[in-house]
Amino acid sequence: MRRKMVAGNWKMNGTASSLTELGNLAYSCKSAKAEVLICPPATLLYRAANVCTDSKVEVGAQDCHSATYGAHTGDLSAEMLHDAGATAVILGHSERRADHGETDQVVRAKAKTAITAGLTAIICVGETLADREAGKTLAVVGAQLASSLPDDTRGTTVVVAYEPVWAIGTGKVPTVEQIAEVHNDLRASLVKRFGGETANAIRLLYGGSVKASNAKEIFAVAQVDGALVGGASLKAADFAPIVAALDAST
Ligand SMILES: O=C[C@H](O)COP(=O)(O)O
Repeated sequence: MRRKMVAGNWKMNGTASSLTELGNLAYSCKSAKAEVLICPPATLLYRAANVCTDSKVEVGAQDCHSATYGAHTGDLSAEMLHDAGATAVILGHSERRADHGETDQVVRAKAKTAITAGLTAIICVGETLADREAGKTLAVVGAQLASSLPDDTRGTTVVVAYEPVWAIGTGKVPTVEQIAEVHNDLRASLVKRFGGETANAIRLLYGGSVKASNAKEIFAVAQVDGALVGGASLKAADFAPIVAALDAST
């Protein structure tokens, strides 16, 4: 049985004052059954981890370098993030693929390093609107999955987040049938590649304009094990009901 998960991605938002929201969230989630993760900017990781000590909320990072150390000015290694208190890292988010030219091969290298450092790698895949309109959704997402996941993946070391690029921050959400189609295809691809035992332990999150008002119907989709949430993760009052909806779906 896969443990449900809801991860909040603060993206490039948040300063020290935002830690109050994190404290509020930790309080609101004190009885959460699902794994709850907040990924603040790296500047807040250490303090966020301290705020969440002895709570049900874990903290994660939004990216790491593929190397373990060295001359990479401005970058952070997976080991450093782990050292700061992170338990997971988001990799290959479409914003990083677009803003920083990250390829599937780069994402795969980062995932390997993250897993070695003891972090859960949350690997993002998703089609653009042009891909979807051209009928290429499953081909594009399948290719990203195949090339971004390392071969030595174990069920609990990676999480896959399906995030249609056109749904991120837009308020547009795929139909539950569209989400189901992609998640079923992702699960089938994982089973084919890794075998049932490993594949069925990998959690599949949906991301893209998830909010309290649509969480229940998204979480009712069979292969959806939780969500990767952007905008609605910034305020405890918005995020806690999503966690509650996920708990209610289990
Ligand atoms: O990482 C989170 C996703 O990009 C979703 O963002 P959003 O919930 O603001 O659409």
